[in-house]
Amino acid sequence: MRPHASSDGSLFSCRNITLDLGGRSILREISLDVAPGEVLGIIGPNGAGKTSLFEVLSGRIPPKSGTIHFRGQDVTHLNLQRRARLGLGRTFQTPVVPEELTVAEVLKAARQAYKPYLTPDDSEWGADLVDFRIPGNVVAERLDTLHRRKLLLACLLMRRPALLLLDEPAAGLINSEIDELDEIMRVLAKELRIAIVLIEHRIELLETIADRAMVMDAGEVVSSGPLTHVLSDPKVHAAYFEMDVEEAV
Ligand SMILES: Nc1ncnc2c1ncn2[C@@H]1O[C@H](COP(=O)(O)OP(=O)(O)OP(=O)(O)O)[C@@H](O)[C@H]1O
Repeated sequence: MRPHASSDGSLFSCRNITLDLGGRSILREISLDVAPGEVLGIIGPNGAGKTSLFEVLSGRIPPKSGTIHFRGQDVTHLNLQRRARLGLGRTFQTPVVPEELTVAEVLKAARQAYKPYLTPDDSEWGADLVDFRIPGNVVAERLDTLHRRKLLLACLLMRRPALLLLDEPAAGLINSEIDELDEIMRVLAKELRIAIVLIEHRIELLETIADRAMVMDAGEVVSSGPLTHVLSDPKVHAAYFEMDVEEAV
């Protein structure tokens, strides 16, 4: 599936997204854009609303107000499955795999998630992209965190997504594994032109791959732009670094 951008160059955008949960305002007037091949990093303290934003952008939770456009189409009222079919993929903070299935069964289930079914070549293509080399007869519960993440990415990639929403993909990985993941994301964005929106606390990872960053705090966008601009913004220091500097670096 080839990404196609709207006339303003963006592949995916949201405007003025608000969300209330449990009677509380969780997101307020969030807007963002991402172009094909672009990596947008989202940072912010715990509880800022980053994962809630992904819930809305992926179609798991409808916003209270605001609009979402993907590939030139208003998808605000499309559910998760419809957005997935259009080429939106999402990963979660915890890489949950079907523990009792073998690797081959997981890949087959992903191929057959909806019609038309994909071929084994498609799933091999996805697995190759993330360098997933575990034999098909291995039971998924035996996979470590890196390989769980790779397997789930392979399942998304076989559908040739145009946009990936990645929620802390480096969580639970050691440095050498993070470097490997970083390289995978670089290939996905810069060679395959997949747009990536990435929730990530590790500034050094964002420095290597993010084209732009957006900082959230208490449900709002505090700052956005090139990472260097964002990191030197006094509002960002007030909201984030002075509280969480140990976690952030
Ligand atoms: N289903 C829900 N009902 C009520 N409040 C919720 C619900 N889900 C999340 N929240 C609240 O929304 C706020 C934002 O949470 P969210 O998980 O989106 O933040 P986050 O920035 O992703 O945090 P973290 O970095 O810890 O993952 C928090 O105050 C959280 O308690």
